[in-house]
Formats: sequence, structure tokens, C-alpha cells
Amino acid sequence: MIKVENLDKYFNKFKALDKVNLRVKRGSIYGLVGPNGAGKTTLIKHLTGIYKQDRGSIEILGEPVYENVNIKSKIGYIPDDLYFFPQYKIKDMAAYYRSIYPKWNDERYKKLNEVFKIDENRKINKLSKGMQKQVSFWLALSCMPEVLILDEPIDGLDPLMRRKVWNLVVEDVAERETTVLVSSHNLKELENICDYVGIMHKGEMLIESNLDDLKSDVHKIQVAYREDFPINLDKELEILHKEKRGSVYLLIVKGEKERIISSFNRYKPVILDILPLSLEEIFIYELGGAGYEISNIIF
Ligand SMILES: Nc1ncnc2c1ncn2[C@@H]1O[C@H](COP(=O)(O)OP(=O)(O)OP(=O)(O)O)[C@@H](O)[C@H]1O
Repeated sequence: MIKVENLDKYFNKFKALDKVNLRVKRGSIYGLVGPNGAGKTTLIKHLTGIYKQDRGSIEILGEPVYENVNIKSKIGYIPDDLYFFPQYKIKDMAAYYRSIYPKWNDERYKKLNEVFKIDENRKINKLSKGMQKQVSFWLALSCMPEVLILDEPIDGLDPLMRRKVWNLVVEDVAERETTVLVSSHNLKELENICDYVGIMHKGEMLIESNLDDLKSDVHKIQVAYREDFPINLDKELEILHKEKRGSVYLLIVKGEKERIISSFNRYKPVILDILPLSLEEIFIYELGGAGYEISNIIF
């Protein structure tokens, strides 16, 4: 559905995207994460046909996006820096969208007014930042997009509205098989809705994976032994992080869960707990492996 291959982008001599690959399946939700300046917005601007790549290819629904009006009309896009025409009321902007998006749906527009309870006669530039974000969702979803591309979409929304918006997105995916790519720094919320995750760093795609696979490959372990920590375990296991808190060791270990448990059990621990890793912890650990300074961050 969305396919990016070996995408390079330069801003003058600065390489903002370096051989980026990305695949998003139809009807799935893909979370794009990465530290500030990683290249998420630059990548998104290629997916929406705003930027032209220097190298590589970008296809949506099997076609290149750049200067492709047909494909662009099937994409709903919420940028991080919203733009509305000055002086436009919501209903004017709706009329504009109606004129350029062939699948615009008036019934849906009216229905969504029950969620986004804002008078359509209000001037958009006079609304608060969060209300403008609501309007952008209202309009984007009324276009009945096949692909929804969201750049920091919940920024500025209150907690209740964030939930409502995520519900709408998930409903859209379930009912219409909409394909969603969303960039966000809110990893807790992404974790609840994403099927796939791509972690970017310094213009590269560090990891692209199914969220469940990503989570089942790394484990957080609390373990205590009567004696010292068995040194053999340091060799047997792929230990990514180890610290001592009182008599308990806290470790991040990569590998198959059953094998890890049996290794720890061989040395008869007095405490052994395996805890799931959150997306936030995976993000921090993976970036640490890529040279991002994480020494002041405690797992
Ligand atoms: N138009 C531009 N001209 C020059 N450099 C740019 C331009 N747009 C982005 N960059 C640079 O490209 C890099 C990636 O920026 P980008 O906005 O894609 O990051 P991001 O991952 O979206 O960051 P954030 O999480 O802070 O929004 C940054 O170093 C940025 O300074």
C-alpha cells in the first residue's frame, strides 16, 4: 500500500534521509517514531508528494506520489504545521475540500460535527490550536481517505479528545481498511493502536517491525541470587543493559523468552520476574545501541 525504497534526500549538502525503506500494509496502523530531527516530517513530506526525492522510490497504491493528483486525492494528511486559508470559516474550508476530494462525504461531515462540536460558521484562524487540530481531523476524515498520514496529530488535543480521535482512526481502519501512518512522540498512545513501528534516527530507518515481534524479542528481567550474579550468564545471554538496585539486578536481555528463563533458573535465583518492555523502553534501548546518549535515562 505504502512502499518506500532507498529514499535519499539532501537539503544542500545535508543528508536528511539516507536509504530509507518503509512498507505499510493495507488496513494497518504504522507508527513512525524517532528523536527530534530524525527525519520523520521530511519522510512524511515525501509520502504526501510535497518533496521530490533525490534518489529512491515512493509508491502509494502502486503509483508514484509526486505530482500525482489521483493518488493525492486518496490521501488524508494532517501536517504538524496546520494551514488554513486566512478568513475561511470551517464550512468554507469544507466546500474547498469538497471541490478537490472526489470521495468527500457530506453525511460524514455532518456526523463528525457530533464529535467535533464546533460551529462550522466559525473562522478557523480564530480557533484555539487544539480546536484547529480537531478541524483538521474533521475535514481529513470527511474526505474518506484510503490512506491517512498524520504528523504529530494529537499534539495540542486534550486527553478526552485524543481518545475520541484515536477511536475514530481505529474505527476507520476496521470499517474501511484505511491505511494509517502516524508520527508521534507519544509512544504510550502509539503502543495501544499501532501494528507496526518504524524507528528513525539521523535520517535512517533503524528498525522496522511488527510491534508484537519487536516486543517479544527483548525482555526486562528482575533477578536476585543468594550469591553473586553468575558470571556465566553474562556470556550465555545477550544482555543489553544491567544494573543493580539493592540486591536485585535489573536487566534488559535480547532473545527467546523460554531460553532466557531456563538460563536464569539454572543458577537457582531467589527472585526471577520477566516483565514486558514498553515501546518507550524499546525506543530508548534501540537508540542507545545506535549511539544516542541514554546514560541519564533509567529503565
Ligand atoms: N527545509 C529544510 N531545509 C534544511 N534542512 C531541513 C529542512 N527540513 C528539515 N531539515 C533538517 O532535516 C532534519 C530532519 O528534520 P525533520 O523535520 O524531518 O525531523 P523530525 O524527525 O520530524 O523532527 P521532530 O520530531 O523534531 O519534528 C533536521 O536536521 C532538520 O534540520
